[in-house]
Amino acid sequence: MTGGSLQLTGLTRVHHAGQPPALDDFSLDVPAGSCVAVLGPSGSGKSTVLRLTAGLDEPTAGTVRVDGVDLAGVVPERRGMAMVFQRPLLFPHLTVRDNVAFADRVRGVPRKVARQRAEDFLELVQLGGYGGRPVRALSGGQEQRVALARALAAEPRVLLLDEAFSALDAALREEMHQLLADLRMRLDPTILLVTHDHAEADALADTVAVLDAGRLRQQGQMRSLYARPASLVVSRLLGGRTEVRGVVRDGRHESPLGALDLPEQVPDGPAVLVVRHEAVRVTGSADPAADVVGTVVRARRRGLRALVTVEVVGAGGEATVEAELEPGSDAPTGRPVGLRLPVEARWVVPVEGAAGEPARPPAGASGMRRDRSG
Ligand SMILES: Nc1ncnc2c1ncn2[C@@H]1O[C@H](COP(=O)(O)OP(=O)(O)OP(=O)(O)O)[C@@H](O)[C@H]1O
Repeated sequence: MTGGSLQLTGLTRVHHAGQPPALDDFSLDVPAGSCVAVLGPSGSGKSTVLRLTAGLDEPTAGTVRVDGVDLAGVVPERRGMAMVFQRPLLFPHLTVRDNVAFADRVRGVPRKVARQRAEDFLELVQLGGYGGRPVRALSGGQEQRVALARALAAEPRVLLLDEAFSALDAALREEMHQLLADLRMRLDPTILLVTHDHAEADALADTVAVLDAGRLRQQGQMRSLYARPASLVVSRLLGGRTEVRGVVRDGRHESPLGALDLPEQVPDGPAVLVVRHEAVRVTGSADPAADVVGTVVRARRRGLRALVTVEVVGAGGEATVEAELEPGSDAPTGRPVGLRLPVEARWVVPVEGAAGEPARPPAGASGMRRDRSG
């Protein structure tokens, strides 16, 4: 059932004249068979994207196209889309099977055929044998599988997932992520999903569009967003923890951490250095390869790993750097440590996090510099 292509162009929604738009000139391509995530904090406009796409709300401006066809004026049930919400919204008086068969029955498919198809989709979501049960008897995770089976049974050109796994606990969420990955391999659906969880976007999507205050801030593969956020807003949304204010001069960021070479040429001026905590290596304070030396001021455990906050006192003040330790290693509060900050892991963004502002000249405008500095 390969899905269709979805193209959102200049989508804008103003609820009340004179107020900022809930969504402002939002454009996004979701190629056939791909999964694109819209990642944003609460109130950023994620649901608005889905509501406009599904036809549940009218755009103030802009278009929604599926396979090149403009859907303006097309009612939700004729858009070839199916949506899964955070709550499964199953019909409580129907069995699991009849919930899944519902769309077929409405389309006039004979009961027997619809039920057989429903069983097939229940197999796909690993609920074979559950068809005759009342939905009341299901767990939250199973209910969400039924909701997914019901959406897939409608054979949508585009599947919309609205925080579909957010209400599940971590283990179930991971199971659903695995299930969705399997379904993508087998059915090749086109998926547009929204989430506030960067780990979920990372687990599920081919590309991610970061939304904040109704505007698209950055789009790309998660790996490149982690490594090269365009603004503080994006860095924070992706769980970035280290932000060191300073000034760029001659390709180096100067701050209490010292003058650190950057991986790309960046214009001179005030800028915030961001470094992923996973990329920082914590060593001994006498490590000759350490870029900076500081003191652990806070340590906490995250599963097998520990996360430490290291305070560095340098020229012009102090700064803190967050670092994740190697599994099994330990760095208690008060310990002096060295930090290696690989050049490729350093990145700078504009000081105000003025989202939307280019952080640097267009890619390719300058050569990469790979030399290390202390
Ligand atoms: N019907 C409406 N009337 C007025 N304002 C609205 C309406 N729907 C949404 N908004 C506003 O538009 C903005 C975007 O809302 P939206 O629900 O799309 O955000 P969201 O990112 O999905 O948030 P959440 O994750 O909390 O659901 C918010 O400021 C919200 O208050």
